[in-house]
Amino acid sequence: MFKVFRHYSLARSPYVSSSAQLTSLLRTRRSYFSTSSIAYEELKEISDVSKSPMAAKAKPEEITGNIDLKSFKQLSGVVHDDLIDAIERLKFSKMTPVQEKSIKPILETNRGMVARAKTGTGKTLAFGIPLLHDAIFSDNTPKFNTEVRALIIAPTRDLAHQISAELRKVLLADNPTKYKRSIVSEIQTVVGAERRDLQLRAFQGKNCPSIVVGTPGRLIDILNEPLVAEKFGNLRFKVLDEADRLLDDGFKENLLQMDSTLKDLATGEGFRTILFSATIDKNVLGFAKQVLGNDFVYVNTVDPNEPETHEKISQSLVVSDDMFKCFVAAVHNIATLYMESREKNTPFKPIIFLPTIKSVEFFGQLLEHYLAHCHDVRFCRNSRDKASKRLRLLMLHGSKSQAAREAVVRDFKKYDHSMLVTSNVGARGMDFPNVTNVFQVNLPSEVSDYIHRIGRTARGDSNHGEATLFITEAEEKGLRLFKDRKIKFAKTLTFDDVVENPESTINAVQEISTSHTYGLGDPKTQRAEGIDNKKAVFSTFRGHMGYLQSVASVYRLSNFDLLASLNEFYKGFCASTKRPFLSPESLSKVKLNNREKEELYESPRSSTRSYGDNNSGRYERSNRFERSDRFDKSDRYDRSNRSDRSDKFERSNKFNRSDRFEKPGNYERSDRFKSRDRKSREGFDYLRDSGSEKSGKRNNNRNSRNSKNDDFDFFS
Ligand SMILES: Nc1ncnc2c1ncn2[C@@H]1O[C@H](COP(=O)(O)OP(=O)(O)OP(=O)(O)O)[C@@H](O)[C@H]1O
Repeated sequence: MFKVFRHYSLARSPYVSSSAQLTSLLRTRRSYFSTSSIAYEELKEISDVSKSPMAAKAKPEEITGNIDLKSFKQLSGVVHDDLIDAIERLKFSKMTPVQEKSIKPILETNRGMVARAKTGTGKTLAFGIPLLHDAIFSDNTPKFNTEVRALIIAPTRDLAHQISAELRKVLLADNPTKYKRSIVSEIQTVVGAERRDLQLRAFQGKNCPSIVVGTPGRLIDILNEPLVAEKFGNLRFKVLDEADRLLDDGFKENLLQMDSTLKDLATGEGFRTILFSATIDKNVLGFAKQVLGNDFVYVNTVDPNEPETHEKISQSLVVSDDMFKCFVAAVHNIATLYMESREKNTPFKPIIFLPTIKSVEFFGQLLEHYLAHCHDVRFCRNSRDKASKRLRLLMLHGSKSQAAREAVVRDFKKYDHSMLVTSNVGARGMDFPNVTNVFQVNLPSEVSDYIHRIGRTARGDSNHGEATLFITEAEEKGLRLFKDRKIKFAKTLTFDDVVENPESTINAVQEISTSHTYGLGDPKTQRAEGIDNKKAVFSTFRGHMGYLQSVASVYRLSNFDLLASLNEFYKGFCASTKRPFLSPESLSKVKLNNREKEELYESPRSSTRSYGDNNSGRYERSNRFERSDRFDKSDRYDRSNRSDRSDKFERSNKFNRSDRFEKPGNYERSDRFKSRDRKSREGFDYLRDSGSEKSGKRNNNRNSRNSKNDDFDFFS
């Protein structure tokens, strides 16, 4: 039988009668344990937080000190023994540092918490175990659940599903014979792009999940339903996973609003807020101050003298002259490593990050054709074909349907003989087993993204991972922000170091990108109109224009240098010496002066002869215009998918969601707004306000926000 409070009979709410008592109790206990350097730094950081103006009155007590717990067994008396047994059945014998330092304070104090620990160190169970204990295992848990006791908020749908699955795994380990449906109904996932009516049914009548995991948009939406809202009256914990991402500019207000809605709904003691991430910034601490009133525990397992990246990951940098070579170096390097791994029979399971949705598609298809064309690699294209030993090349991004996204995540988790090409949507929290390498093409939209992306390798018990960043010379100066975060590259290579035979490699790539056999664009359009890769090259180029201009403002880089380097992407993949053509509208939105624009782009004013790579005059010009219209159509297709989402939000009137859609978004998302603005035919809406310095500034902010939020599902 479960015996609570064996060690902490004085504990308050429900285990400690006062936090002061608990502190003194812990101090006494701590004196019996040696203090590690991490513990020392951690205490120092706590006092740093308390000294900061933001947390001037904060009294983060020494609760997060070195309570030297090692095995889960040592949680006995705090956490239900059945739960401990279940965790041990999952073969987790020892706690990770963040679990060691968070589980007890979450259960034993009545204060909120901010916790920071490196990627892949078990943060999910660090908050999951206390929540499972309180909501399902503790003696206080009602036998028939009628109320939601814990709410977990995640930035992406995929992450929300993953958290639910991890918690259900623990429940299943506790009771393998339990009817699967009842385990699923204990933990309800509430995310956008899935049937709302089914999600609401989980709260109908006597039904009620103990733990709800979701993305903010749909959570806010269903909280407007009285039927759901009343079940949140006795909420005890609210967790923000990947808190810094959730609290990015523009979203904080909505989460604060959700917080106040939940506080209004509270009928009992109220709930505690817990914030977790590998990267804690001033946004998170500011939010903590606002909702927790300066009184929170700060757990930090990252030594301030060390980089935030995991020491188990060896990091390399490849700098190429321009964007074309940058892509070629990445494709060639990944293909070479894959072929080596096949020869030596060693594992190779990479994730490749690209900045925009269009570039994910482009790079994924280019890599696939390169492997097929140059190395005769055969692919498994049917996700139901379980027996196939062929390589699975999977693509994940925000404009795939939710079902397709789930299938990709499932397959990449399941099959080690696979590669994943993804946008930022796969960057945070996703726990794919056995990932050996992380490749990133171009600077990420912020340094934290770099830290989270490379954290997809060397997770949990895994001892080593490789991370490679491919950038252009124009991006190189941005690395000073990496240096500020103590990020060090073990190796810095050039295009020539990575590509042994540049000429034949470039020829092979151009053979693919200019061919009528290997399609790089939307397969549906290609089926209907024949393969014309220039469209795919141009639309990837266009998406990158937006991205690079936002990167320029985040890293303070030269727009001209970045866009000049991007021109080489267009020329290289079209095997042409001509500059790309931009319509006057598009040109007016590029943040360059007229001379620079003339230098980089063809336009009706600068030339009546050549449009893109052709010299055939008027016909080509109109052709170009037509093409850009066609691009617009395909973007409209993207938009219509998304407008579905916004329709869903219209249902709720409490939060003005449609407004909020202006805030997040990515480069693809910005396309959505085109229908409202017929003038911006070519999709450079992210530059809408350029002009006066003031509006330019506003723009920069918006761009950096857009870039940060590339591909996340906050409000869906
Ligand atoms: N005590 C433990 N011992 C060994 N492995 C563990 C332990 N706790 C969790 N894990 C495993 O470690 C892996 C990473 O855990 P998790 O996804 O929670 O990391 P995280 O810290 O949340 O990472 P991220 O910052 O990327 O979100 C998972 O596969 C998880 O099952």
